Amino acid sequence: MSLFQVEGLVKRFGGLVATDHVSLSVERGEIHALIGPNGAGKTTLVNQISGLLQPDAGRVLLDGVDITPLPMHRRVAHGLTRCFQVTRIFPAQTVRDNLLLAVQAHSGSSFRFLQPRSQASDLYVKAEQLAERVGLQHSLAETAGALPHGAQRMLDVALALAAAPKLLLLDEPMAGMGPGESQQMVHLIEALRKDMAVLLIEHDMEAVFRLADRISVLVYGRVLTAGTPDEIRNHPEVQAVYLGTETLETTA
Ligand SMILES: Nc1ncnc2c1ncn2[C@@H]1O[C@H](COP(=O)(O)OP(=O)(O)OP(=O)(O)O)[C@@H](O)[C@H]1O
Repeated sequence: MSLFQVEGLVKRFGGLVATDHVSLSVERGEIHALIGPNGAGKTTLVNQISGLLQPDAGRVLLDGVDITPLPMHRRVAHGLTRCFQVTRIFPAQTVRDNLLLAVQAHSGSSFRFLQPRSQASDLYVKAEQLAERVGLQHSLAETAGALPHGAQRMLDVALALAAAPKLLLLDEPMAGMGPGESQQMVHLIEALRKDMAVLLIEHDMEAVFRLADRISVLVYGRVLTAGTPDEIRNHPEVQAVYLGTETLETTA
């Protein structure tokens, strides 16, 4: 059984069918990319997967559990966490405090005045481990809002990792990044594979073709095709869709 399945999802906005009977699956340890030209319906689909939007028909299953009726926070508890295009960090807080808040939120404890010291130090250790995982171990005392854009996106990923997701939804993680920052994000996503599956929505084709095990191509709300990077690169219909809009040329 696949870790994650979308079955026959439909979403209409008036007369427009933004998601038209979409089905896809993500396996354990897989990096699955969702690509498609502007307006193809990627955001609408991801909003239904994360629980921001309710579909008109179809189901979303995680680990065999039908999570379609669940609100976003309950999906997080089931193991599905999303990083947004816009970061959700607390800009006035330090990196450490951002991470502590995230770790604490998922630990079931709270920062009470008389909290046992061992419990509090455990949260600090977890926060520091997360910082190290995304390369921010030397920025723990810095104000999050003062970090460069790329580092803020890394922090956002670390906040998502605090929930220990089974499936991480990354919504354009490279958006607004310079080449160096994109490289760091690619390395980070590659390293996540051993602990979780990733559903990646990204316009940076070089990153997509480098990272993805499989790619689903969305066009006019439908899955045109799904396959390995090589299959997608050589697919005549995919090439036709992208010709004149975005290019599928990659260094891979
Ligand atoms: N709330 C809404 N009400 C009406 N139409 C909508 C709404 N949200 C999206 N749409 C329409 O649904 C279609 C799919 O939009 P969506 O934003 O999901 O595409 P996308 O693939 O994410 O595009 P982009 O890559 O530009 O972000 C578009 O035609 C869009 O205009």
